[in-house]
Amino acid sequence: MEPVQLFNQSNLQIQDCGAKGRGIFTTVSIPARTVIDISPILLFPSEEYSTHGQHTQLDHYTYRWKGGMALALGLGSMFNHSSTPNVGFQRDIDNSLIRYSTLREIQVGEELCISYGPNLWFPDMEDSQDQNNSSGGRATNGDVSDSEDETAESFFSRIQLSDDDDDYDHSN
Ligand SMILES: C[S@@+](CC[C@H](N)C(=O)[O-])C[C@H]1O[C@@H](n2cnc3c(N)ncnc32)[C@H](O)[C@@H]1O
Repeated sequence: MEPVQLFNQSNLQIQDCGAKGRGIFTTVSIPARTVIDISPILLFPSEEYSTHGQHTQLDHYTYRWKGGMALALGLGSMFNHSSTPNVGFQRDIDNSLIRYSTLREIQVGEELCISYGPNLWFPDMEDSQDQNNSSGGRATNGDVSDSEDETAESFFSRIQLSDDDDDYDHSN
């Protein structure tokens, strides 16, 4: 594995988000396409996960991964879901980590959210986060430029795993 530089997260905070539990917020504005976190992952092989992990709290936090399910160690486990995410993520299978990057400029006080995909296992309380959003600038199609939209698309395409990776569905 190649050495991977980790990041100083002093401008990010964990805050209470009411019904969503905890979430990640920024105390500074962040430009589009900024890498905000690199989370090493802990892999649970498919058989171990289906026997044990799937029946525990882990199932609220794990990502589909090649050969099983992965727990992101660090901020990666703390991002809440949004159907209009302002953060995208990219799995680095070879290095057992996930990189998280902003999909558009993010304003001071905004929550940083990723998309969990279409099969949620909880009622989506996304709208309740507006009380924490001083700028009112949640990600919408109107907030991103065409080029940033293309970046979002490339992240989305990676969220949907395929082939042998797709052996576990969070919606079941
Ligand atoms: C990966 S955890 C995110 C961190 C979590 N909020 C915490 O406090 O540990 C995923 C869980 O957060 C909650 N969650 C995330 N996004 C949500 C949303 N849009 N609406 C409601 N609950 C959400 C759900 O309970 C989900 O199972």
